Amino acid sequence: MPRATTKGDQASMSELWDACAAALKQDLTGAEYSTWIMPLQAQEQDEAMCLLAPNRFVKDWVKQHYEQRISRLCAEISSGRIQQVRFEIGTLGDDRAAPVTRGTSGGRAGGEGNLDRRRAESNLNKEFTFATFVEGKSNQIARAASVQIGKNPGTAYNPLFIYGGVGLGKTHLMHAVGNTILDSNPGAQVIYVHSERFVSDMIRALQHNKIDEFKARYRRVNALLIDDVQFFGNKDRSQEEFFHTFNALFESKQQIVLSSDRYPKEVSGLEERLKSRFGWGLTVGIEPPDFETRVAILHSKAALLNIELPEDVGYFIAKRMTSNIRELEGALRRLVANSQFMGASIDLAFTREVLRDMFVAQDRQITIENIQKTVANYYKLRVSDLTSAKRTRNIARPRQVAMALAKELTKASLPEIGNAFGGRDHSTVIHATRKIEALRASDTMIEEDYRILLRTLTS
Ligand SMILES: Nc1ncnc2c1ncn2[C@@H]1O[C@H](COP(=O)(O)OP(=O)(O)OP(=O)(O)O)[C@@H](O)[C@H]1O
Repeated sequence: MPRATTKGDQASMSELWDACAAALKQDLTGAEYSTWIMPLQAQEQDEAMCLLAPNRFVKDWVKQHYEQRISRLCAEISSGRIQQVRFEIGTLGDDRAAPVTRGTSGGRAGGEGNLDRRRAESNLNKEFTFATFVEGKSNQIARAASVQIGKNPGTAYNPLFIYGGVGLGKTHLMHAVGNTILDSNPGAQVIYVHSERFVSDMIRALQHNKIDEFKARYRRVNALLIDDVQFFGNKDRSQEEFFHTFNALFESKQQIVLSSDRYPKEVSGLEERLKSRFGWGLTVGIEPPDFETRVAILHSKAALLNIELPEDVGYFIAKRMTSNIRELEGALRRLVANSQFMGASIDLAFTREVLRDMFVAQDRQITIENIQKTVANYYKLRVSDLTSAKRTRNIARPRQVAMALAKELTKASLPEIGNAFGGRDHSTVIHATRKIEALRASDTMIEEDYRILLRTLTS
């Protein structure tokens, strides 16, 4: 039996863990740290440190990727007192901070209110930080360049031009740059503005004879972040104004960050002199994220919402939403809102139901026939075995698994499923799904088989 944990143990264990986490932070990217390390809580267990993860996905990932490093750090920092680290799923049952905290970039005592005000004046969204930005191959260079700019505005690359398709994180990165600049220098003048807003502000200033104020406002900044510059296309007066602002800031070594949905030279209706200036610094592209990055983004967003996202649900959504992170996030928000509204827990069946219309095309591809083939292949059987009258265990069990999958993954009715399995009765299908549900809870082999099959069929 684990020894009861006293308050003193708990405090020192939390302190030890805080120190380990701080050391890990030095070695990890902000996204890795906030996704995998921040959600963990520590408690003492039989003279070992037990790290509690909010879900299995986080637990398995941390164990696989960081166990050795964490164990070594713990032993070092505790001067050998803690030799062993264990991993479990759970949260501390007391009134400590919630297990998953938001990855804000500011957070220093005292200055937080001021910083928040400065961020608002700069039009910066404080949620868009490097800590909440998940790194993957598709955005690695853009992220690295942005981190450099945040640390050394005006001197690293000027301008930084980020281009890429819709909803891939360009705006997020720009805000992260702005937030980082304000974090290290809350007095810095930073403006984030969408180029449409820049145009409409300029028109208003012209109408009200306030163009000098407008010019002064943009030309005294330390960092100007202008989003979606393709909107400047064919707006000659705005381009003219922006050209002078650009020159003024560039010459005085103030940072400019620009984004667009395409490469600078391909932005149509843009003057050549602007196009060439846009390429003076560094131009970086963002690609659609790969599968692993999409899964990590989903888990990171879920953690920010304080939600435990089951592994199979993360895979399921990430397999289907491939090109736009805003849509990926939209699917997650919809799922969470529905689960809260209906008081339902988030599992694969619920996810399929709630996001059904988003995935109609995909849903159609999962047929009973397809399930039978996949299951037969997995268990090294023939499809005809599954539909036969044979009742030996090595055939009956895979048949039940296939029926349960058909129930979960298709819209087919119970009689339809029974019929597809050699004309069986609907009560046989009910029995099969109940049996598999019970076995999944008690038999890890069946649970693993089922998960693998689910993943194969939904990928
Ligand atoms: N790597 C990432 N990690 C975490 N969240 C991300 C990442 N990339 C994008 N997002 C999220 O996806 C959403 C859309 O991103 P963003 O608004 O930055 O896209 P964009 O490229 O500027 O799109 P648009 O071209 O429409 O302006 C945001 O909520 C953002 O936080």
